[in-house]
Amino acid sequence: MTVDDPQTQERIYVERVIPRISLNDCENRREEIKEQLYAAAIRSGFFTLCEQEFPSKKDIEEIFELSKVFFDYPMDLKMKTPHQKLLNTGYESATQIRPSTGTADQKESIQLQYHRFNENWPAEEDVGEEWREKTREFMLKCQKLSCFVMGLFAEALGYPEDFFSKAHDIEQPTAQTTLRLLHYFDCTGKAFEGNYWRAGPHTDFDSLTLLFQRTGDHGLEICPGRDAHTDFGYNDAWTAVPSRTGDIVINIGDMLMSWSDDMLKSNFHRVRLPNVGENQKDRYTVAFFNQANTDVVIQGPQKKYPPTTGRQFIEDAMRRNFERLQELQNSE
Ligand SMILES: O=C(O)CCC(=O)C(=O)O
Ligand SMILES: [Fe+2]
Repeated sequence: MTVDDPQTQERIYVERVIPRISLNDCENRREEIKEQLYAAAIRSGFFTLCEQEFPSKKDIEEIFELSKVFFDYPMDLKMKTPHQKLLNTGYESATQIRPSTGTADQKESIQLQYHRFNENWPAEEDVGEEWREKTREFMLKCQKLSCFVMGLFAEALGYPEDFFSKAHDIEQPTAQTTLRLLHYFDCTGKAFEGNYWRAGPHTDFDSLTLLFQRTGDHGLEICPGRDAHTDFGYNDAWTAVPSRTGDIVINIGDMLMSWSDDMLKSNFHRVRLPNVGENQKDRYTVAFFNQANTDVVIQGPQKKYPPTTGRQFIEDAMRRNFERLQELQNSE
């Protein structure tokens, strides 16, 4: 496996165009937007949306405020909603180890699922009703936008418009979609020794990720060039993704890559640690991971891969990750 290790390798960067697609007047411009989305998805799998009606720039600014409120709480309060691997929800701090690095991401995060509002969300007595309601409302807006985008992908692949949105129903008990608030720690003045990252190189397991960044919170980098969703190798020339509050970075995940017979590309991305002299302050991002419901059958129109289910797909992806990590640890 290629590891872009700063200790052993030079980091290689190339300029790539990351399409910025306007959603202004989106209902009347469906066909034009569909073409732009599809072209971006089959080439690099990464693009930016702007001028969308929902979630609005104001909604996005608000979710960043809510995120900061949560991460500012003491650790014992945050740990009242601990990360639960099987549910894929809850809070963790510096525990996510990527098979590409073998080190923990320098961040804390909380994952929330719409239908687990009364199960694994921060409690009202701890964070207040407004925090809970507003984060939940934000999920609905992300869901609405995701359905619009996935509807266009469905049509482009020859499916009915509601094909993917029906398969990603966040209100069902079988839902797997999550909203993840992320906080990368302030590392002012720190020079890291070793292969540390804010987020090590990885692909997302899901169908479609919506990523919200704040202007100036740089560090996200992408590396397209993957042929099959099962492929762990990647070429090593990376490209920085600009950060702009209000824009939405979209990337295709492994699930949609498989579901499209590898037509739509899920690609490697990472968040690098800033060096001394750069902006080393906290970085906040928010990600909405669309994952098919557990009972949905996943198979592309050309049947390139055997049918699987939403549950099985995620379990297989997690198992492959775990095996890679063990391989890496055994080889050390
Ligand atoms: O925070 C970012 O910029 C990227 C986060 C990410 O890739 C992830 O959580 O999967
Ligand atoms: Fe990611």
